[in-house]
Amino acid sequence: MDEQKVLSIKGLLDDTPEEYLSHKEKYENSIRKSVLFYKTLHSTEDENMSVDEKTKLNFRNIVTSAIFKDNSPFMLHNSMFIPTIMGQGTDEQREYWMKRAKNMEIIGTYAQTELGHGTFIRGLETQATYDPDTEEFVLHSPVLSSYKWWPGGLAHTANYCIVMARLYIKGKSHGIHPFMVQIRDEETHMPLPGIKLGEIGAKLGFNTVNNGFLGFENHRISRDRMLMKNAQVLKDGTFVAGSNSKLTYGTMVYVRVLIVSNMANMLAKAVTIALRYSAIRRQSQPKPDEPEPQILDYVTQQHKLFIAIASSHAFYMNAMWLWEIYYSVSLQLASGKLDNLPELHALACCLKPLSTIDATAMIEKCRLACGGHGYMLSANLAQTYGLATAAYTYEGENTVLLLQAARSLVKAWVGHVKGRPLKGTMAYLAGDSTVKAWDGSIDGIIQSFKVVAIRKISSVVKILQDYEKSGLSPEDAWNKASVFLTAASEAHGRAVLLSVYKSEMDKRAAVLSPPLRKVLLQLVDLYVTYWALEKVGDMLLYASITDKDVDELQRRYIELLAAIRPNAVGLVDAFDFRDEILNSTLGAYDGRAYERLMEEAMKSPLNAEPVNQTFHKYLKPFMRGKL
Ligand SMILES: CCCCC/C=C\C/C=C\C/C=C\C/C=C\C/C=C/C(=O)SCCNC(=O)CCNC(=O)[C@H](O)C(C)(C)COP(=O)(O)OP(=O)(O)OC[C@H]1O[C@@H](n2cnc3c(N)ncnc32)[C@H](O)[C@@H]1OP(=O)(O)O
Ligand SMILES: Cc1cc2nc3c(=O)[nH]c(=O)nc-3n(C[C@H](O)[C@H](O)[C@H](O)COP(=O)(O)OP(=O)(O)OC[C@H]3O[C@@H](n4cnc5c(N)ncnc54)[C@H](O)[C@@H]3O)c2cc1C
Repeated sequence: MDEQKVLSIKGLLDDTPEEYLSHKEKYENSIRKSVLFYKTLHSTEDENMSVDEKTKLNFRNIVTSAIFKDNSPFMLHNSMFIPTIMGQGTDEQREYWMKRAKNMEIIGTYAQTELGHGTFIRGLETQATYDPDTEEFVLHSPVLSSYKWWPGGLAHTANYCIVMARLYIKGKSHGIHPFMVQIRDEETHMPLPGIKLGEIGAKLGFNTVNNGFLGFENHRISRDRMLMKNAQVLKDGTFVAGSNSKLTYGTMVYVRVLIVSNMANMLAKAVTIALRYSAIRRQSQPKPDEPEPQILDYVTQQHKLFIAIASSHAFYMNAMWLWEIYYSVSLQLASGKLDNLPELHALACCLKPLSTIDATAMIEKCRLACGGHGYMLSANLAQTYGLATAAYTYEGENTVLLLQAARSLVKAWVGHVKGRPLKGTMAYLAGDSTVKAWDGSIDGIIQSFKVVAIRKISSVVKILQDYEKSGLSPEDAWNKASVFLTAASEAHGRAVLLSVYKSEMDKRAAVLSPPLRKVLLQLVDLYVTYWALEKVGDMLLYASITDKDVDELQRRYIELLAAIRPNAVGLVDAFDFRDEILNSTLGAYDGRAYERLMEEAMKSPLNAEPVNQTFHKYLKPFMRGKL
């Protein structure tokens, strides 16, 4: 894609900043841009075009991010509607629906959450009752709480959606299954008969994603609209169960893996903005006879920002590693081999929460590190926070997922104690559970994090067993111990994040130039040292760290900040975000933050006139005592 065409498209996007649009205008504007984005992507994705991969990727970034300070109403089409067809459809269903979906002949979403249930999928109330006489499913929302609520694009954009509904045959429930449902007429876009649609209202973020509600009034769909890869309903109503009922949960695992890489990207954007601004912003005068320093030279500023660079690298390395596992498990599932699915589920239930918890906190820290200008919407830090913090909740609320991971960890530990072998990412649980003497090397600290996880898992299992011995039911024991169950999952997740980051960097280090290797390994060292200091309580309890060791760690941390400082701007420039992607007055490559702040301020509709009409209508009479 030549620069001119991209810029001309960018040019079409130059309209009133989204901040000054109404809720309705924001949506309408994002549809306009999304259509432009997809039309242009499709033209760039012409098979005959020899478009360089990077340009295409860059293009995707430019137009995606330039059009959305928020996300697109098409987001669910790509990230869940299509993956569900792929993962849950039969070959025939995939053949038919993928063509229409990939060509954007139809726009879809993924409707699972209801007004009354989000976490507890087995509690979903939308009914899909099979009628063998007509070979149809009757979709019905029996009560208000059964209305689908939240799906992106559902309100006014999508004309099809995957509906996760409870299957009933001859009065018997067969659990939750995916159904392909047309919700709007393809010509008029009117909701089909028996279908109620609407928008759920303004939110903290995601305000252009068009999250909506959907209610059914005995709406009929043909039998072939149930996605039947994992379970089937025959014409006569015979139900054929899948090999594992959780296979219908497959799209969620996919998105949880996607979210880890998305957090790497979001955090990289935020720290690029904050760090570039910190390089141009000068403030205060610690040395009377010297000019005001760059705020990036304050060590406290380095402490706030450099960990965000390292964390983005860590999430990216873990995401790529997790993708490999996801793909290999997906291939195994395709051949009916299910035994690695629990580990993939447990990993996703650890890494999605930890990456969203850390990214959300660090993006907010990037905003706070930019003073008042960080509070401007034109800085695009608040919006980035709004997008990231949503991921704490969607695709499985973090607490719930950490408890899911704890299920697997408890099972693994109990099995280990009984002599059953441990495998994969839990194999280390069979290792040494004591640290005789603190080892402050990177590998030594990572080993200490593994020991912390072993000790937390074993101790929470003991708590569970003591509660059950005291007569508590397993469910009550589980609930009572749940705070420390999530802590054990977090410890396991930390150990995985650290060890994968280190091992993946080691793999790459061999092919890096010595200077680049040095800088990237400094970030690994910073990441490990930062977390050892953050979790110093656990290190004192389980890893034999002494106060002298802590003192040494603190000094090492300070030296690492100083060592990284000269390369800090280069490290964020290496994320290679164009200005259109950052969409930020503070983060532009040219460093002209003040001019951009003023340019954006002048776009405020209030600045169109020196005196606002309320002066004559209200203020003047008020100040003259006439109101
Ligand atoms: C145009 C530009 C586009 C730009 C896009 C840019 C970026 C986008 C990037 C990322 C984001 C993309 C999209 C997402 C954005 C927004 C959309 C959000 C969508 C949603 O939120 S969809 C709804 C998500 N909802 C959930 O996740 C619900 C969470 N709840 C659950 O998963 C389950 O209820 C539960 C908590 C797991 C419990 O399930 P339940 O059936 O009750 O099981 P249990 O009885 O608890 O038994 C557990 C048992 O089952 C195993 N299990 C559970 N889940 C799975 C699974 N998924 N896979 C495999 N196995 C599973 C578990 O291991 C247990 O086994 P045991 O052996 O221990 O019994
Ligand atoms: C921006 C955004 C976009 C979304 N997009 C979609 C979409 O496109 N499609 C879709 O289907 N859904 C979507 N969702 C919905 C999302 O999946 C749900 O919000 C999420 O699954 C949590 O469910 P809930 O909101 O009903 O909260 P609940 O499940 O009611 O949980 C509320 C709180 O209760 C506590 N809790 C709940 N269960 C447990 C438990 N077992 N143990 C301990 N504590 C518990 C937790 O603190 C939790 O935060 C979206 C949500 C957001 C915020």
